[in-house]
Amino acid sequence: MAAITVDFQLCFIFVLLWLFSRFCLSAFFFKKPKELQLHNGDLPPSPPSLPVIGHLHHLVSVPSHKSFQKLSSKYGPLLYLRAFNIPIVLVSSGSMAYEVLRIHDLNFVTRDREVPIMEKSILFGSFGFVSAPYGDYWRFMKKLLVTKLLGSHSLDRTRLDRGEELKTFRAMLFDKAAKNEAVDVGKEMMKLTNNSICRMIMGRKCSEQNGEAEQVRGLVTKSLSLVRKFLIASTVGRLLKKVGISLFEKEIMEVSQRYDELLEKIIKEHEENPNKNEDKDMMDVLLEVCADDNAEFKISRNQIKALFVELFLGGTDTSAQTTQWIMAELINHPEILKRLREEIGSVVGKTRFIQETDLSNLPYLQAVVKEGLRLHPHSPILVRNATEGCKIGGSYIPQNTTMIINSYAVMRDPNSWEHPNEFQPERFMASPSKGIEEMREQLALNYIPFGSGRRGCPGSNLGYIFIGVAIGTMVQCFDWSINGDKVNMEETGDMTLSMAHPLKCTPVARTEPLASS
Ligand code: HEM
Repeated sequence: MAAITVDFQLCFIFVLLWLFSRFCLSAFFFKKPKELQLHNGDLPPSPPSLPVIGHLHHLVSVPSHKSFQKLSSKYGPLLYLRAFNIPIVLVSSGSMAYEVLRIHDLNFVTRDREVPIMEKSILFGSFGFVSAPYGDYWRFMKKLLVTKLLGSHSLDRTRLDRGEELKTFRAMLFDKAAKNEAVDVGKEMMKLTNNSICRMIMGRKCSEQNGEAEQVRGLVTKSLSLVRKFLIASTVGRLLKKVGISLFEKEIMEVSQRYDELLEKIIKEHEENPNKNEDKDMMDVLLEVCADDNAEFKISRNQIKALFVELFLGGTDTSAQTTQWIMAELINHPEILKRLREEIGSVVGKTRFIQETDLSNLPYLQAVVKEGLRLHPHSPILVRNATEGCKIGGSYIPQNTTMIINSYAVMRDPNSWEHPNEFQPERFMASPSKGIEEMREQLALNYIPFGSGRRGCPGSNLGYIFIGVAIGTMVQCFDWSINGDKVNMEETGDMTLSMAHPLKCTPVARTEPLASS
């Protein structure tokens, strides 16, 4: 049957129809799976539910991390929920998250047991690394990512490229200061992270000058606006697809097509001028593997393209949003900004600009970044799937249960953090009363802005670098003024956490233009 593509209003009607049909079906045929009947008494506690739909109303309320946080603070850190008869377990404390992500890591290493709904799409499709089940492909790509792009050796190798982009970022800030113009911090950070990642993965063939980095940026912004639609399509859309109706397929495939064309062009340029030298970029490496019949794993052109799209998505907005949150916190806490500036002044001095290699000598800056990530995690919800039934916190988790780990609630849990809603970077500084070991233990358990375990973020070091140098530069070189007394810290977003009122602030140059480094 030919697929029909529908718009959002129509989709809403279909969703209602689908819910109604599920209601009728469930009312007559609803049965607990055998495994659930067997372990009924061992399941985690369950909050009161509605007939038939179970806890669906909690699962669809927005923003989900907040409504889940409310639920867990009332009923406990490990909760059994169901949407109709689909089992879901909500995890909201550090110790429970530790069991899932570390102790039983292998059992929860896959995100989604279903094949992505738009299989052929480069964006959100089945060629991706992020949605890949734990298996040979995922392991092979992870090794490549760590050894060729995101591990410390590779990051050292590409430092100069990022340094160039930081210089452009700093020049833009000085220019805005000279013109007394406000900076849209999120937007400018997107430029910095996106251009840096483009240079790191596609090297010589992708730059701001020939417009490719800008095209990527436009596509990333468009893709982020499609995440929610994709999630709807992945859930209710599966059933509608069976009767030939495709939710949002046209929109997603259009963006996929544009990524495809852009990346195909860059791949062709790489193939026509293969780099035989030592300084191969990620694209060179992947194309070599793709052409090598004896490679440990045979990857396809579409898999290369999908990985790049995921790196653009995973590596740019994450750091850009976090930097915006941290800058907003610093403007609202002038005493913390002052202490940070003093640290930078004493370590970096007044004759040169801060750079990546300074970060390891700036513990207070590191603490500021960590505290920003704790309070404002870009991805407040982590999702995993139970490959097999197992015990967590003494309760039984049935096979194929979807695990929702609320990292937002874990990192604001009053049982683990003092004054959990306050911005207090000092909590991440070692002190005589709290040694490095104790802090390490607390971080392993309760601090998960990058997830954790095998499936944790492989780009965390790069994320810390992007945010650290950007915040360091903004604090070292400028004072900041805003409209009004305080930055409005209202949150928006569902699967990602953004500022409802994007930060716009005006820089006032405070240092003489320093050395030209
Ligand atoms: C502040 C910056 C960043 C934050 C907050 C962040 C956060 C996350 C989170 C929460 C996850 C899911 C982890 C889990 O399920 O346990 C993740 C996964 C991932 N991130 Fe990041 N990330 C950041 C930067 C980056 C960068 C710079 C890159 C690469 C350029 C990157 C690439 C990835 C990839 C490829 C995955 C999927 C890993 C897998 O499925 O095995 N991230 N990130």
